[in-house]
Amino acid sequence: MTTYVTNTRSNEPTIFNFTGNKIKTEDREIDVLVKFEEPLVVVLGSVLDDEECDRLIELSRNRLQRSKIGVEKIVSDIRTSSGAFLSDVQDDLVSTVEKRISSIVGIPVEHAEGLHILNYKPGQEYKEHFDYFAATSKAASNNRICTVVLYLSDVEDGGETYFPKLGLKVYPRKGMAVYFEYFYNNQTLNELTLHGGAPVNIGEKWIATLWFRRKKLD
Ligand SMILES: O=C(O)CCC(=O)C(=O)O
Ligand SMILES: [Fe+2]
Repeated sequence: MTTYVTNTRSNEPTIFNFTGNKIKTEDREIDVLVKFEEPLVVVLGSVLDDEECDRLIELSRNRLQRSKIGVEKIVSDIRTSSGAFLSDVQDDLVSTVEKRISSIVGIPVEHAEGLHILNYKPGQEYKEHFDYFAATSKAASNNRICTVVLYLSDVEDGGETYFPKLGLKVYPRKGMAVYFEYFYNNQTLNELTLHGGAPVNIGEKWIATLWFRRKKLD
């Protein structure tokens, strides 16, 4: 007997809108490499150059702390990496990168949480999760609507960003990024953005994440 996958596609409008295979920002031309339409997942190339990646890593090295999750900021097995927010770092590169990302996706930078750096050593991972806050949480009044994960390093083996409900894996490549959004009216589409960072097997993984909120942050 043949079984059919239920079609959840609804062609809702997306936040990130572009045509063609290039996106021009003030200071760079970005390549569109992969587009999965609903929920929208886009893989972008040439977002950062090597020097920018290296410098973001250097800026965060001595700020890294074992990652905490949720509003209660608890250390958990869900995320075993180390992380740092770069919001208090006075460096032009941080604002240049935040502005570039915001111009790529077309959302004012005031909606973004500061760049968040994560470092995964072999065996470390970020188990599958949603980036948006549960409807019952306080933070949901200005919830996250989309995510950009920037890869600051290659990973020799492992460390892919995976979307288990989409059967999709994105392998880290220095300077590239993956965008995905979860601001659909159809909650089923939002739930399809479940994702995680697979354990690093060999090498080290560095990423910078930028999350956008529905409304401006103070
Ligand atoms: O490490 C990854 O590839 C995913 C990171 C992630 O899900 C996040 O920062 O919210
Ligand atoms: Fe995430």
